[in-house]
Amino acid sequence: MADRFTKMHGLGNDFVVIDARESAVEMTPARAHAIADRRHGIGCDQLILLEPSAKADVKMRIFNADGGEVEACGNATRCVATLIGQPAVIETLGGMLRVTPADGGAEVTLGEPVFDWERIPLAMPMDTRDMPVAWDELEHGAAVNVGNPHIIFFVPEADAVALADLGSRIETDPLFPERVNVNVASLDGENQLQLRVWERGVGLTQACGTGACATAVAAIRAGLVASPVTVSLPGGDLVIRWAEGQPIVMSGAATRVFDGETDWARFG
Ligand SMILES: N[C@@H](CCC[C@H](N)C(=O)O)C(=O)O
Repeated sequence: MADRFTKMHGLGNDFVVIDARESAVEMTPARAHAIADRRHGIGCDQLILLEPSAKADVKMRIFNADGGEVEACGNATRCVATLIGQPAVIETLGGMLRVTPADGGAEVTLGEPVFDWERIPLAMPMDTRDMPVAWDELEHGAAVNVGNPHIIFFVPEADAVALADLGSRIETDPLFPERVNVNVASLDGENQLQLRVWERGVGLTQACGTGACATAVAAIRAGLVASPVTVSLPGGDLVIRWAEGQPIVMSGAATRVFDGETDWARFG
């Protein structure tokens, strides 16, 4: 019998979604990496595996293109919300997410952001609002965990940053024992941010939902913007709402591209 999958994207951040709720699919880091390969596999930034959950409507497992299993993916959560088609709770390694499908996309309520250095996690104590760090022109980052770890740099022009080089250096810096997603953002009008993201385990992507959430939170904490914040990524816009002590709410588009069939055994 053919194995089925759905190709989806959220603002160009693309996914192979496998619905394994009825019939289990064995996923290993090596297999996820092979499926994500853009030349020899199907190709995606993240592989998403839906499984039954004892605590929520569905469990969503997330594998980066390098095969590593991670805690959170904002854009994929909106995609899964549209597949479910009704308000639901999704279990992830990063926590329980409440989703509501909306016109052409979905609204996702993530947990409250975490700022403690141990829970980012960082390798040493540090003020996560204004970190005394520097990698070339990227200085004074802010760190936020929104289910997964992010560092954010506010720069005059996000487009001018050599993010392919700096992102890979920062992602693997020993300061981040679990590696990190790297965000560079600039102010782009009132309550508007331009954002580019180097994703842990992937590289440069068209959009990162959790990156937009972490960046909006860091910008609100720094007094640069007020909620709601529009975050413009290369693939499109997200709207993020957050207030101190509250969960983060993200709204944006989600697109089903095509349904496909294959044989998972081809991928190891
Ligand atoms: N594309 C995602 C984030 C996916 C996981 C991330 N690369 C990590 O390793 O934490 C999003 O939309 O949030």
